[in-house]
Amino acid sequence: MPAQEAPTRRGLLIILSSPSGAGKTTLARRLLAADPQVSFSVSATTRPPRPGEVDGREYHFVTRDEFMAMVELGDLLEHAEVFGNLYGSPRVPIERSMAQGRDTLFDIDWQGGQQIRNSPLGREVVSIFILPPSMAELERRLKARAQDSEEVIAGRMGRAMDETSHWAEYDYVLVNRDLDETEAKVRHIVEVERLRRDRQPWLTDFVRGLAREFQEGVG
Ligand SMILES: Nc1nc2c(ncn2[C@@H]2O[C@H](COP(=O)(O)OP(=O)(O)O)[C@@H](O)[C@H]2O)c(=O)[nH]1
Ligand SMILES: Nc1ncnc2c1ncn2[C@@H]1O[C@H](COP(=O)(O)OP(=O)(O)O)[C@@H](O)[C@H]1O
Repeated sequence: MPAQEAPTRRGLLIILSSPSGAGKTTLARRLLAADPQVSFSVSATTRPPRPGEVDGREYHFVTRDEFMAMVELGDLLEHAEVFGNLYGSPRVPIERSMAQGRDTLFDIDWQGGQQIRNSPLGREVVSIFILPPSMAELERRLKARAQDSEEVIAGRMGRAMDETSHWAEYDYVLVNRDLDETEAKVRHIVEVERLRRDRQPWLTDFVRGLAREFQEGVG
């Protein structure tokens, strides 16, 4: 799209939340791989990187002081403390992406979801909550991921019902049994939400054009 052209639609802010281990990171990766119109909002966090995580790709890994400076400068669209670490969504890449009519995907908790929903950008939010098929399966997935200590896993299980208690604040709720099925559902949601009338501002001119054509005697 040439830079001078207005975007053809409003970009979505797609929020994925779930108790830790239910599969939102996996689903986010799949959506990003499948859909070039979606960019990932890389959060800033004070949590240490896990094996395989790359600074600037999964997260911007920052110190507490750096994080607090971002908060004070208003650089974060939302921020929250989760499992004793600070997490927040940098504002500039989100605004840039929206200005281009691109969608932004957030892997954030319910507190972040609430803040964005209640912000001036709330109209563009599409929120999806991912539930595990059972608590036993949630624990199995956390262990299978094999990236956290027993203690960290116990902490995440302890917080699972806290996060889950916010399920009804979301537009869509999916039980992540089969990964392929859940991914397909996430993609359908995104496709359909793009078609909402208020997300396609170009339609007004388009219909005016149809009316002109009609008045000029076609049909
Ligand atoms: N509010 C908020 N939550 C975030 C942000 N980034 C990540 N989170 C949430 O913080 C929680 C912990 O994330 P993480 O440490 O990566 O572990 P995970 O639960 O296995 O994905 C998850 O619920 C994430 O969705 C953010 O920028 N803002
Ligand atoms: N539907 C599923 N069936 C089986 N395993 C899954 C499913 N979805 C995700 N997983 C696995 O569960 C673990 C936790 O998933 P992850 O995406 O890291 O969760 P979250 O980001 O919600 O903490 C990963 O090892 C992932 O491969």
